[in-house]
Amino acid sequence: MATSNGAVLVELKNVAQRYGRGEKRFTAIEHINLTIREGEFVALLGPSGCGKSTLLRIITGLNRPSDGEVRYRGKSLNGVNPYATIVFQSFALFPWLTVEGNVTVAMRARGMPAEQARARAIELIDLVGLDGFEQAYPRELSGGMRQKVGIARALAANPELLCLDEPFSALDVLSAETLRGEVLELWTGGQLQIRAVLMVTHNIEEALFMADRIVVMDKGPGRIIAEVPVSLPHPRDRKSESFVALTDRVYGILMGQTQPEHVEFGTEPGQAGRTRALPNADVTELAGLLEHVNSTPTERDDIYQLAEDLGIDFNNLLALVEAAELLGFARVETGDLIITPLGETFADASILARKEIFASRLRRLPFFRWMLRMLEASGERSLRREVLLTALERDFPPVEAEQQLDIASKWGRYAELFGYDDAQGRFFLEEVATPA
Ligand SMILES: Nc1ncnc2c1ncn2[C@@H]1O[C@H](COP(=O)(O)OP(=O)(O)OP(=O)(O)O)[C@@H](O)[C@H]1O
Repeated sequence: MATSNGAVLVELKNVAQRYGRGEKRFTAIEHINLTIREGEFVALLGPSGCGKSTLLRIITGLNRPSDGEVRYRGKSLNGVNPYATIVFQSFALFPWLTVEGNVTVAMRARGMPAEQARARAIELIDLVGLDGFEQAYPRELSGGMRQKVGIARALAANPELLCLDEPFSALDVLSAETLRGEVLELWTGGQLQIRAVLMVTHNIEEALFMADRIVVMDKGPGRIIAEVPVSLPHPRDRKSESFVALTDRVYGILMGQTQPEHVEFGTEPGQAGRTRALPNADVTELAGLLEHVNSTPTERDDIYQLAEDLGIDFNNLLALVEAAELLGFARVETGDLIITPLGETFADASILARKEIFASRLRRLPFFRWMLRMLEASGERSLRREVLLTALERDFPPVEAEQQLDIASKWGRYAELFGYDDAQGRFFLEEVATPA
């Protein structure tokens, strides 16, 4: 569906948005140049506060930019953009209305006769796969189904441009994955009248899985730092070489790239070369550290001061800092911790998106690659703890090997890369449904 030579729908030229007055005047975004063409699915990726929502509001005409020009199909946009609608992460359904009522309401408000609105609603409800639930109330539906109502309602306005504002981030892992596949099917199947999709997300893999182009933003002030075209055919295979290479590229942009990963990460256990030990960092504490650093007004935070502010032992903080570096969430320079845009993205993300970011970072570490391969290679996709431990003892002294496996177990379970059965002392791979 990627047709980068389709007609231009949206054109932003040198757009800036400033909020407040006088001394409080603040630049949310500036120097934004962006074009969205017919046939494109564009993802907007970047840390919280970089101005993604501001940009959506400008494109849909809810905000008038302080500077620059917004055009839609070549015409200057003045007021609300009648060709665009937004689907929100929070679903924003009316709880007292049925599914049909929720989809019909906007059409009725625009003056469409009741029967016509009803017929169109039934059609759309069917299209998003909620046939049979027309008379159900939002509380009777799962999160994924509620979001489908949100999508059907947005489609009822017959938009050319569908804006999705973190549409999957309030869902659990499996529902999010299923709904991504279904939205893509609708889009690539050409059943929709929409001409282009613009999706805001914190989730790098989601952007790569769905979009034809990823617009990466950074903040301070909000601006576009890169555009990455994604020309892989659908359905995309997250494990394919080209997908992984693109993921690396986007991570590299978000991390402000330090050393090449193969230099930093070391080798897999059992292979020649040094296996880098995993720092003993608790994931919740790591998230807490990143949230704290992200909330401080300065770009750099002194590591000693951080230990004091957070009230944690200095050695514990060092382990957290090392984990943050290993995962690309932060850099250390002359005693200061500097959070990367990826770290900011993680700190701001929903629980689900955090898990996905964490999982995709772990899959890059030789330690986890080795563990996943061992588990996959075993007939039952599971292994006794001792088997892994014995293998690790070739690279680490016994006590350390044990500790390494414990850390890997906690990180891997948080990321839902694998499970661990305490009673049986076995690691196992979970079956995760991947959309076709
Ligand atoms: N109405 C407003 N008045 C003042 N400042 C605002 C207003 N709206 C947004 N901002 C500020 O502008 C910046 C960009 O906000 P925006 O919500 O567009 O970012 P975002 O990338 O969408 O963030 P998130 O991912 O958290 O939704 C932020 O610093 C925010 O605090």
